[in-house]
Amino acid sequence: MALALGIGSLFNHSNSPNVSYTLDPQTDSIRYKTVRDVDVDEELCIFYGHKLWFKPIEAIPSAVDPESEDGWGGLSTVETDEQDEHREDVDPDEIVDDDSLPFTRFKPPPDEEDLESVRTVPAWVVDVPEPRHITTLLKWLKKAGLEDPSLGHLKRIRKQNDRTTLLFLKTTFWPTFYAPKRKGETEPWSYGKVKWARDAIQIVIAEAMKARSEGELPISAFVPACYGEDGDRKTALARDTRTSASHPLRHAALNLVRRVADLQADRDSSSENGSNYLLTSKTVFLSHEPCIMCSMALLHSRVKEVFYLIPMSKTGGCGGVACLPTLQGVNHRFEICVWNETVPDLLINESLDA
Ligand SMILES: C[S@@+](CC[C@H](N)C(=O)[O-])C[C@H]1O[C@@H](n2cnc3c(N)ncnc32)[C@H](O)[C@@H]1O
Repeated sequence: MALALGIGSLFNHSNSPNVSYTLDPQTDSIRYKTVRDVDVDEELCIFYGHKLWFKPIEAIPSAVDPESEDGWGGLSTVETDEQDEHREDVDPDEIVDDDSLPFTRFKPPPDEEDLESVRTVPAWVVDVPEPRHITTLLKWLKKAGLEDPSLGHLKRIRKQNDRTTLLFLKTTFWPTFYAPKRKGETEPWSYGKVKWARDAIQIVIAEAMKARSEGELPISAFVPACYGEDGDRKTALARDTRTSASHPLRHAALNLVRRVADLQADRDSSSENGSNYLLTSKTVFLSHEPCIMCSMALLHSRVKEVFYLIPMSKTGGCGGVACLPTLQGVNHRFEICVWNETVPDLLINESLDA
């Protein structure tokens, strides 16, 4: 832990900072260094993190000078170890408030009949005068067959003053409530999972930049292995190839769907082709909001979530001009997440959204 004194406390916050800092335990100091050229009169700002306690004013112009372009459109100035999910003291399983996520989530509401019906169950609260007897009581509950494993998450032990009580099924007397998971309800995000998503976004940005430098449109799409699963074999990366293929349908998302199909066929040639939907339980990350055609392809592939960086207000099928998973009659409702942080200027090309 370090507290910046003196001039160090004058740095304001910016989402696209021109100064980064590191702790130097050997000299007990904080080292600040500029991460790009700074203009005369340009304010020096650092990145405070995602959880701000004030309403930020964007303090500095963040234009990326193409001459000094670092291949990341300036994104590399946000040092990863300054983000919450990279802090050492952060538990990767800790749930992040939706408000603190670096993206905005949108889950289309499920059809009414999809909602699980709420059921009520009898419940008991028992006073346990000696806390050491809790374990005995829990064992007894199990033995007596009074424990319903499907309601295990409602078991609570509460200590208040000198009293210990044990709740072994839901009751209205306790500060707890039964919230059955409903189909279509959003899942909580942990710091570890946010880091996983950020890593995927960085891959998408790098691929789009690479595509641009090789004469393609700067658009890319990526499927990582699901969070918590490892294995490079489960990932697929694609870019837009309309230019090189002289083909109007070679959009990044379609190329990705094709790529996943090829990988799947290679991986398990013995399995029945088409027995699985291609993107079931997968998250697709894209540099740009997919167009209507691509959104429909992702929907048909049964994608779980779609993340994108750059909204396409005139052509997008995930919130721009239409929102396919909300259309009446579609039988798959994937979640849409729009990444809120700095987008490299070089990926923004208005002609793409025409
Ligand atoms: C470490 S001080 C920064 C220096 C401060 N502006 C000053 O003049 O003393 C942190 C405070 O500055 C303000 N601040 C820093 N960055 C800001 C930003 N981007 N927008 C609005 N206020 C900011 C907030 O009030 C915050 O609590």
